Amino acid sequence: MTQKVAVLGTGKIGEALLSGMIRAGWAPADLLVTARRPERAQELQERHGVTPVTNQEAAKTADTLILTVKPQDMGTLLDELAPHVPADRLVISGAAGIPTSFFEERLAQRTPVVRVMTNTPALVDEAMSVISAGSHATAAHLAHAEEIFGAVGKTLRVPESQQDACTALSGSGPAYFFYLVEAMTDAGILLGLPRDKAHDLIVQSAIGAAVMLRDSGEHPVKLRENVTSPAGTTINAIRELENHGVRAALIAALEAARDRSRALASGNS
Ligand SMILES: NC(=O)C1=CN([C@@H]2O[C@H](COP(=O)(O)OP(=O)(O)OC[C@H]3O[C@@H](n4cnc5c(N)ncnc54)[C@H](O)[C@@H]3O)[C@@H](O)[C@H]2O)C=CC1
Ligand SMILES: O=C(O)[C@@H]1CCC=N1
Repeated sequence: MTQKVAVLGTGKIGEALLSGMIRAGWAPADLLVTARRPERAQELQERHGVTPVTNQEAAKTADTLILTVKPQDMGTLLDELAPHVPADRLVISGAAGIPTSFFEERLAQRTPVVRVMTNTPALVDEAMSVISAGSHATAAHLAHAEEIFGAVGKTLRVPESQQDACTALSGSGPAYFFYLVEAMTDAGILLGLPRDKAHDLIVQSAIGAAVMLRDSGEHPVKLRENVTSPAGTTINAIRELENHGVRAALIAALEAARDRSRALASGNS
């Protein structure tokens, strides 16, 4: 029997996942979507050939429900879904902060729940998705979640206690790199380069550095030292980064993101 998967609250992350699943070979006919606005539902149908349904229809028909609404909207969505989700359905949450216990308390007893934190590189099949089991999720449920999120990149299983930290690192992670590229492009302009050229130089350097980090097997310190010539240019830049506390700023920034993820669990809007 065909397994139907429904994405509920198909915004940026929901659509990124959906499009990746289709690229990876899922049949659009087996994919259901829900959206708050009818125009959005129609847009998703036109773009991907998937079937728009109501949240209640998704709850009744799909074998796997992937909830990709904002954390602040999860309570309302669950109020709507809970009476209609049979306890043998797999519920996957893609929301930051919300623990699996939040779902387990609101859904039928023993409903399997899996928590996943992915990231926007799902759009280019380079996501990092971090996966944790709730109390009733089995190895088969985790494997199914890995199959779905594996369609858009890498997956990693972690204990749920590490999810907030992972959200700070990889969930929000792409934003830090975009921010760095933005700032370094500004530096290029200060140094007299046109914006488009500065952008290209920085983006290609970022891609090159990322591939080396992934493929060389070298520690990042070694890779950086290889660029940092004695009495050369790079060490002057590194000294300024240290003077401005960039390392400490990054550590504090990720700690703040982790704390925000934790706060979302207690319903802070
Ligand atoms: N944007 C990102 O980089 C990442 C986001 N996430 C998580 O993914 C989730 C979604 O984030 P985005 O896609 O960025 O947000 P988004 O705002 O683009 O998408 C959420 C969608 O849910 C819809 N929605 C809300 N309540 C609904 C309901 N009751 N029924 C049907 N649709 C409903 C909204 O209309 C919206 O289209 C969040 O929980 C976030 O924590 C996770 C990883 C990365
Ligand atoms: O900023 C956020 O809350 C979401 C979760 C991780 C990335 N974006």
